[in-house]
Amino acid sequence: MFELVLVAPEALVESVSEALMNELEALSVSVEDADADTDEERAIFGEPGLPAPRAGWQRSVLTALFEHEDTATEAATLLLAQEWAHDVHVQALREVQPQDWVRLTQSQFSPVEITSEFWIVPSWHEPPAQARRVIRLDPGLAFGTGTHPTTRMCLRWIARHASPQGWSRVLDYGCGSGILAIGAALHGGQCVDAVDIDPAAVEATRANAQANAVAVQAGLPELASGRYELVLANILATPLKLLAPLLAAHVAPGGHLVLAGILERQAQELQSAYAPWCALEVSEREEGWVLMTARFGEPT
Ligand SMILES: C[S@@+](CC[C@H](N)C(=O)[O-])C[C@H]1O[C@@H](n2cnc3c(N)ncnc32)[C@H](O)[C@@H]1O
Repeated sequence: MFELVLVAPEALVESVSEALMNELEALSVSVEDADADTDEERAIFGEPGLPAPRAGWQRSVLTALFEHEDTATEAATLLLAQEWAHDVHVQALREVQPQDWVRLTQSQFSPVEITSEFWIVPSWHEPPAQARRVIRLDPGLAFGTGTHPTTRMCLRWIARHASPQGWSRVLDYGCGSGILAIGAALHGGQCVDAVDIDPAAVEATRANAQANAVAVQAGLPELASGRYELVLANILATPLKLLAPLLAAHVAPGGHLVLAGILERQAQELQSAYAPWCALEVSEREEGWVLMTARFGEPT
């Protein structure tokens, strides 16, 4: 295999990708930020409720894969001969050494320790000997493999607050892979509901719950109904603020609200947004993220 590496400005990325795939016999094209890890790097991911982000990077590196060297060379020559492509530059044309891609991908995901007894373990690994509770989870389309600090802090909270009587009803709001719902079910959650606006996350949650042999009801947000002893939501600060009345209304008297996806500097804003219902406190910090929790008042 040979790869042709090109640098193109934002406006030409789509046309160059299409020409490579549709007319120049590329087998695949990947696009990365040409300015990644430099002073020129600009974030393009926005949060709901904020202005829409830019559609692409200022300059992109396009890596096109070809079966033969002469097809790659010809593609470069034909592309650079186009008038519209005058801002496109060839960075490299090189042979790609054969790789065991499955093994390479798998090697990037190892078991994740939540507590010494609670682990997230990919299907191709044996659980560590000391693991008493294990979530079996492989990387997929939905967010939540246990490698992100926000997910780990929620899971640690679940493990530390599990009690013999368990939680009668648990809600995982923004479930992604379903990892928090599964973690709660493994720690005594009896009726666990998991909801997400993304249908792919709902599907992933159903499949992951089944693979872990736990009962989780997954669906779109309308599935959430009534009060829960434990409400977990690992989303982002802006949607968490917008969702404050809805999430607070789902917490039963005496129940717990556990929120993540919040940066340290956003903690105060979240406290204010939830002040009408509860006193949110930072209960853990990791890599600039905070876990915020509150216990709702008991009925009088
Ligand atoms: C950061 S992921 C968290 C996944 C998982 N719960 C975890 O802790 O790893 C956030 C999830 O929330 C979902 N989400 C975002 N906004 C939402 C909303 N308004 N209502 C429900 N789900 C939402 C996203 O689709 C995504 O799957």
